[in-house]
Amino acid sequence: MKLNYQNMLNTPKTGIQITENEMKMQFAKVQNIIEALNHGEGDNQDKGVPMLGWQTYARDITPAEIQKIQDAARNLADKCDVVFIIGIGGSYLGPKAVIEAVYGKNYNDVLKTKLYFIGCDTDPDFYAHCLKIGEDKNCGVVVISKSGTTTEPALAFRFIKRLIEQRQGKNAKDFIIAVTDAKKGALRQLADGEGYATFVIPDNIGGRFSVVTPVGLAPIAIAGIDIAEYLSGYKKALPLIDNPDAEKNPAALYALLRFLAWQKGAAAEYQVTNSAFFESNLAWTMQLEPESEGHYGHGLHVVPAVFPRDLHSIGQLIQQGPRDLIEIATKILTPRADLPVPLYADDTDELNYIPQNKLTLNDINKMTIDGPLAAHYADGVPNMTIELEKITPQNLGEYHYLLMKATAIQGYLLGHNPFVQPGVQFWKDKLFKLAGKPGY
Ligand SMILES: O=P(O)(O)OC[C@H]1O[C@](O)(CO)[C@@H](O)[C@@H]1O
Repeated sequence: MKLNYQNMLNTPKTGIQITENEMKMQFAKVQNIIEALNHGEGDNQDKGVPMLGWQTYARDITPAEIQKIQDAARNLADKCDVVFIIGIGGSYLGPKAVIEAVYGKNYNDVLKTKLYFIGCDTDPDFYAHCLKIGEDKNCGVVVISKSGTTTEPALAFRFIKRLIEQRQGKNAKDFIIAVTDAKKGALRQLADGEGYATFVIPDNIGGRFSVVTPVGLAPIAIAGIDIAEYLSGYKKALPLIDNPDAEKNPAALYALLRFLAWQKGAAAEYQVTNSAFFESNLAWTMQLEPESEGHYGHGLHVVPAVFPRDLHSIGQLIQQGPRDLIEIATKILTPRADLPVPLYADDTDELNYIPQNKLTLNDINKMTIDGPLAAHYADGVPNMTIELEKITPQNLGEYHYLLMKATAIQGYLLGHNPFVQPGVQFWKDKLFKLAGKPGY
């Protein structure tokens, strides 16, 4: 994993301008922030609990706990044709990002036990579709909710629970895994009452930082992905990402450059990639960063984009629209399989220059990041690139820790606690009121 940030500096023309000197002037401050995070200091509490457990979870989880998750996952996958993963926000984006990065968006084409994410919307058509899929099949569910009272996943669980009960009768509980709080909350109460297998979301880890916990681990294990490998990548990143020397720490540089760009008027950040498999990781980032930094008028809008696809829709705006944006690209260097481009004698489409220049499809795919980023920079869009050698569970673990630490650093640079989300509660309350929930 490598961060290349030269294109964030000295942007030509009219774009956001950041100099190396401005960056260096902040290094001491960033160093203090990293030390504070490493030592559990600073404004980091949610309802009285310091929310920094994601920094140590991968290091502290025991082999026995990993095995327990793996065994429960295998057991459920083996006896089910379909497993529904229920969760919303941080309770589904992380596992979806890992599963899609490993198998692609059409993961069900390669998985024996089909996985469906439900509970992050309330569309009756989608529910009907899922219930139809589950009809006459052995279905299981992993229901993920720290609070247990989030409307969308709680609703979904009612429907899926009923579906499972109709087929399995009193054995239904053996097809249900709940991932929730250790002691509190409606789902914990239900799970204990009904005897579901459970895994704990630690008190000191919030939803958007929870991919490293059973929130992420249980579903990705059901998909057959090696969770020990994911955790080993996350752990491997700790010394690099916890390093207080800002200049040597990619998370520090990432956060600092985003912060400086925001200070200088950036309103939006395009999170881009050249990998169709990686797209859901951008969706994960789209919660992680805005939910952490969108306080007191702070923060950047995060716009996900897959290149080259989305260049053919939003490319004009990026190139010549308002100069209030930056781009952060995640470039995958080596695909699982590279393909030579077929040569045709007639060359009607004028593509023979590609194989004649000894370029493969992957060479072109890398250029669909490099070329457009250079063009955007020339027109005033600062950008930086995270290079991932390959998509592997290990590299995904590293990448997630980089982004989470950067998000925490960014919150402290902005001067607020990045681990709370009072604004989310505000609209949730409005919805409760509309629906006539008692007490609202
Ligand atoms: O796990 P819970 O309690 O259902 O919360 C789900 C999600 O809702 C949010 O509060 C808002 O999206 C997220 O922070 C969280 O990840």
